[in-house]
Amino acid sequence: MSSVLQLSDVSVVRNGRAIVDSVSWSVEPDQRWVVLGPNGAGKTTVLQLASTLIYPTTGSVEILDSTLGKTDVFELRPRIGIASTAMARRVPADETVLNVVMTAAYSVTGRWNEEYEDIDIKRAKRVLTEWRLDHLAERSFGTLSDGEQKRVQIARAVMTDPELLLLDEPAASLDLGSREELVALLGGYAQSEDSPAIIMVTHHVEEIPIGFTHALLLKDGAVVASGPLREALTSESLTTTFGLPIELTENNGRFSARAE
Ligand SMILES: Nc1ncnc2c1ncn2[C@@H]1O[C@H](COP(=O)(O)OP(=O)(O)OP(=O)(O)O)[C@@H](O)[C@H]1O
Repeated sequence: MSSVLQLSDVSVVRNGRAIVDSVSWSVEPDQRWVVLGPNGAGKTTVLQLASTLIYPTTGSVEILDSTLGKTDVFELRPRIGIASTAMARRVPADETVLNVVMTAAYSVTGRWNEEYEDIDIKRAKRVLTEWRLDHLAERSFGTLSDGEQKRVQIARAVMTDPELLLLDEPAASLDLGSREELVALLGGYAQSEDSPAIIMVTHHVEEIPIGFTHALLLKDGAVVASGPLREALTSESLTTTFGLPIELTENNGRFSARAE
């Protein structure tokens, strides 16, 4: 297959301002990308393009060999997994964890009258085990901790075996233990041969799991650096991206950053 995602000279203009500014970027099936940048850099807007929620003002976006604007996005969307707080807000609080994950197979967020097949139930249970949620299968979503809810969002996103997985700040608001648990799970998933192309937006280099291969750094809607992780993610590129002197260090495959 060719690229999973290809942005060619893409701009998104709102109120006369390019919030994504002439971005060219491609994501291949075996790549796991982290997207970093300060508040307002355009990260969420890029994810919205990748999830077919918005269209570019100029330039072209190809997702899984289809060009946005020339394809039926409703056929494309089931092939893309999305984990975000926006998605979580649509889940009824009293829905069980098992149903939150299983209903992904039917692209709905609340269980109604769908007839579930044994194969869906089996897969949902397997996904729950993979994301350490099996003991919570019958708990209602609204009673879970933030860390547990984040794992449910990801479990739901991978339930349909997507070809592209989009993670919007999956570790935001987690305490240190929950963050580390999630980063470890994401690292295991990213390194597995069966995992799809992944794009993860984050604010913190500490949240980059082992197994991630590439980085895209954005500032004011434009690309500061893009490419293999250790080439694109450097003290210099972070300094330019965040506009203050930053020192990046790496320890056993994990990163940390601090102002110099
Ligand atoms: N519909 C819109 N109309 C006008 N401006 C918008 C619109 N959507 C986003 N913006 C602006 O575009 C810029 C980029 O927004 P975006 O949400 O993509 O940034 P971000 O990098 O995800 O930021 P954060 O890290 O704070 O989530 C911001 O300045 C935002 O206010």
